[in-house]
Amino acid sequence: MSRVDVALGERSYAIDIAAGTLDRAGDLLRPFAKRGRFAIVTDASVAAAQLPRLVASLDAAGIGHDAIVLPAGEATKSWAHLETLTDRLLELEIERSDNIIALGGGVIGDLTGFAASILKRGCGFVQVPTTLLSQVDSSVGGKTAINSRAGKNLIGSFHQPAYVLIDPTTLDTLPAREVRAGYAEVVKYGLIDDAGFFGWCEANGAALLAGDAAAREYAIERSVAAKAAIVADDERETSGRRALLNLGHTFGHALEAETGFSDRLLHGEGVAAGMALAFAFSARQGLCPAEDAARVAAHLTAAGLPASLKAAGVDAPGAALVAHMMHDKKMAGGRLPFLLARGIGQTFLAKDVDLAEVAAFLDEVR
Ligand SMILES: O=C(O)C(=O)C[C@@H](O)[C@H](O)[C@H](O)COP(=O)(O)O
Ligand SMILES: [Zn+2]
Repeated sequence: MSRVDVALGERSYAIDIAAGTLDRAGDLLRPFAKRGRFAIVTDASVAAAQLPRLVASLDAAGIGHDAIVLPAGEATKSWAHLETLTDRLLELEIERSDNIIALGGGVIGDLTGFAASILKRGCGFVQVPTTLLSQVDSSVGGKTAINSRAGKNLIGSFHQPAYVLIDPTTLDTLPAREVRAGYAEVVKYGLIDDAGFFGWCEANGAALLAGDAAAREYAIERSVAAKAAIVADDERETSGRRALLNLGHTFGHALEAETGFSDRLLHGEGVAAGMALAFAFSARQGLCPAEDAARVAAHLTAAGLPASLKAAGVDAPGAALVAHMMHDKKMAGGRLPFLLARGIGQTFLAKDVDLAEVAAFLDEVR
């Protein structure tokens, strides 16, 4: 088993990664079952595919459990489902010292983490991510949220989990489209500051997507280690370092908003198209070699991910997409900083981007 630590002083926690850990969850999670019982939050798809493994392991360890099963899909990150979830957790008489288990993908992790952060003014939670996206990204770092009419993740908090348990075998039952969407966030780490890892993705991405266990474990470990270092350095996205993890997200969230946060465009698909657009815009501004932008788009396309507005199924005018971007949490003093690139592995936060130019670019590239 490999372990990555997120060093955050008294909020520090460990991330354990190994095939089969879900079947050993009873032992691994025992220190977090303060009163010998867990509330497990999951969705209907994960309840069918993975919950029985967790339940069997908790039973074998003599740890009690109650499961709360929510609908699968991005629409669950809503006020309505937050209310259902918090009501149910209160019925279960969750105490502040308890750790709620989030068993599922980014939607379940973000929603459960947010519920934990406000329940009784803050109780604990542990992440047991079951999708590639949640294993390499959303289970680590403590960003919790629901969506609002105005946009993605606009209501939320920073609330770190007490522990993250990653079992890559949960990907065996994940639809291929979901694995591809998670892979976009893997590629992101290479594009941010690790050109060598992007090269690894070009060489090994196909094997990872085909289910190669060694490739996916390596990608998970490397991604999580990269994210842990950034989060330890800038937990609340104040210095600008953590904002690098938002590469592709300003464009991506606008595409997700345009497609109604629906299955038409998964978060990772929006991020893939967003990263391709960020590189294409950087090239157009003369910041980044055009060959690098082309290489990014080619790899994402080869991985079966959208790398353009058209491939993402979005035909809204540039101005409409920029209007969505105005809700971005990076907005400061009425200006929107953008994650742009000087090349592969050289992402930076640009503070002086002209939104009219972004809109014109979007109308031109499509
Ligand atoms: O952890 C972070 O920081 C990230 O930005 C990771 C993103 O991949 C993730 O989608 C995050 O939830 C987006 O954050 P937001 O602040 O843009 O809502
Ligand atoms: Zn993301």
